[in-house]
Amino acid sequence: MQIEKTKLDGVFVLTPKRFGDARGFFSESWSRRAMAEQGFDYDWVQDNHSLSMQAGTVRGLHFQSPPHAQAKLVRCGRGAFFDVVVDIRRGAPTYGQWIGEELSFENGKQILVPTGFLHGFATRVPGTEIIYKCSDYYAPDCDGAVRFDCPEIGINWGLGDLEPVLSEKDAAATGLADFDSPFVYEG
Ligand SMILES: Cc1cn([C@H]2C[C@H](O)[C@@H](COP(=O)(O)OP(=O)(O)O[C@H]3O[C@H](C)C(=O)[C@H](O)[C@H]3O)O2)c(=O)[nH]c1=O
Repeated sequence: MQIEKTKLDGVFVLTPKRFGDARGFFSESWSRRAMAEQGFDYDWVQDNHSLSMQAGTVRGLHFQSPPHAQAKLVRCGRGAFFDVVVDIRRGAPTYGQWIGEELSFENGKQILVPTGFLHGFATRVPGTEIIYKCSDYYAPDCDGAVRFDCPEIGINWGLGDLEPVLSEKDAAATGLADFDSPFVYEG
């Protein structure tokens, strides 16, 4: 498995090996042992899978607050999306900073998102599927969101001429200026 650091500490881009043959390919998309050998110790308890029919669908920027904060291991099942992670750990040197990575069925890349970060994505093609593991269960009372186009964060989603397709919840989300993060940077 190839592992790349990002400018946000704790956020990594992982690329599992693909064994290609005349039929196609085989890949271990996740292995607790392989992750532990690389020093990652996450206990995934829930797998999520969503389909976005339209290109330009933006889901995010979401998080769950403690005591049900979620780390995530994100990958693309079909199509392609621009995956974004934002540091919301108060006191972190990279607070409010973001990274983005193109995840696609073709490139097989994954993003490891620790707790303390917002997560969202913008689809690049119709019929895009995202599949991701979570380290805690869905807890609606702990569900939180920051708006995807928050000027304090300044994400370039690469939507081009596409009008973002948003849920009502995401369209109503407020920006980082009105946000009191429940996460504190622990160095
Ligand atoms: C997240 C979640 C949702 N739901 C139900 C609640 C709603 O009735 C329906 C759609 O939920 P929502 O609109 O919050 O789904 P997304 O907009 O894809 O939210 C996700 O999008 C970003 C990218 C994330 O990283 C989060 O995991 C998650 O917030 O599924 C569940 O039953 N369990 C769950 O874990």
